[in-house]
Amino acid sequence: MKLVHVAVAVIERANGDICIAKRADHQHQGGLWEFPGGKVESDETVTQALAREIHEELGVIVLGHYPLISVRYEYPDKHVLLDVHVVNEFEGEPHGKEGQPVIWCPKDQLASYSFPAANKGILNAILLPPYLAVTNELNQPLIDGWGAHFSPKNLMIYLREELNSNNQALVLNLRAQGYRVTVKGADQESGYLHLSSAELLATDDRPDVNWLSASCHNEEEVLKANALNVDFILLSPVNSTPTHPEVLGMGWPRFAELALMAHMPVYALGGIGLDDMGVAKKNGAQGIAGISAFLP
Ligand SMILES: Nc1nc2c([nH]c(=O)n2[C@@H]2O[C@H](COP(=O)(O)OP(=O)(O)OP(=O)(O)O)[C@@H](O)[C@H]2O)c(=O)[nH]1
Ligand SMILES: [Mg+2]
Repeated sequence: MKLVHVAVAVIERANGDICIAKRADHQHQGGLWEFPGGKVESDETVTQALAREIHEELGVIVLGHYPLISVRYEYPDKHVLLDVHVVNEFEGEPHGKEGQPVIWCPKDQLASYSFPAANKGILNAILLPPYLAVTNELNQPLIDGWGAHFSPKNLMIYLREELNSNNQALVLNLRAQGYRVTVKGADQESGYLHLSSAELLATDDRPDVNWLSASCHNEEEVLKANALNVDFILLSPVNSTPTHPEVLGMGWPRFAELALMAHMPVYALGGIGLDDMGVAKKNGAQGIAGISAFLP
């Protein structure tokens, strides 16, 4: 099937609200809400298509934008490549020039609207932070170090240890401050669950949690994460690491291929540091995950 290339705009106003519109019933995925946008014509760049579509559909002039995520998705009747950009500078107030309902929606309420299936990854990319710290244990100096460098909006934490009497108070305190914290194993109350790549491959149905993440290393695992509707993945190793020098990294070009295959946000992990954020994003990453990179 031919791949339809689409420029999609996540228009964000100063208070953080996002502009969404309702697709007409006769359109593909009709009756569902969408982020405004449309097909990239053969003589256009994505930037040009984005500006044209947003002006045609909403009467808004795009002044500034940056890439958020690219999602390749196969509907039974149509294959799409959604090139999604955050439009953070614009002129004019969006209004439905084609008669479509258009509203501003607070980020934390987006999930209550019905979107096409391909949009789940876009929603997650809007909500998730750029940094993910992976750690084998929690202690106060470590937490203080994070607090000095990252706000709860910018950092998520994965603790590779089950909840126990030593870490519970620290985990709850981090969550109370607004950090998203996933711990190893079942932790129903928080709504977060992380699957190792072995657990991912051995799981047939999506566990009933709000946020499901998984570790992936290759195409088979990325496709399995797609099939399970995993919310975000950690893809590793990008480079070889001092702890596993015998394991070759996949390198950024392969990382980019796998990230494009993934329906969801992808964190780059392995042999990279915090200053690799730019190159990671250029290769399709949501951001950087790290173990030693986040140690004080
Ligand atoms: N604009 C937009 N399209 C989306 C989203 N999610 C998603 O799966 N799509 C799919 O992307 C494809 C192209 O989008 P579109 O129908 O807006 O294209 P267009 O503005 O050029 O419309 P037209 O074909 O009516 O002229 C459609 O098949 C649509 O279902 C989304 O959030 N926004
Ligand atoms: Mg459109």
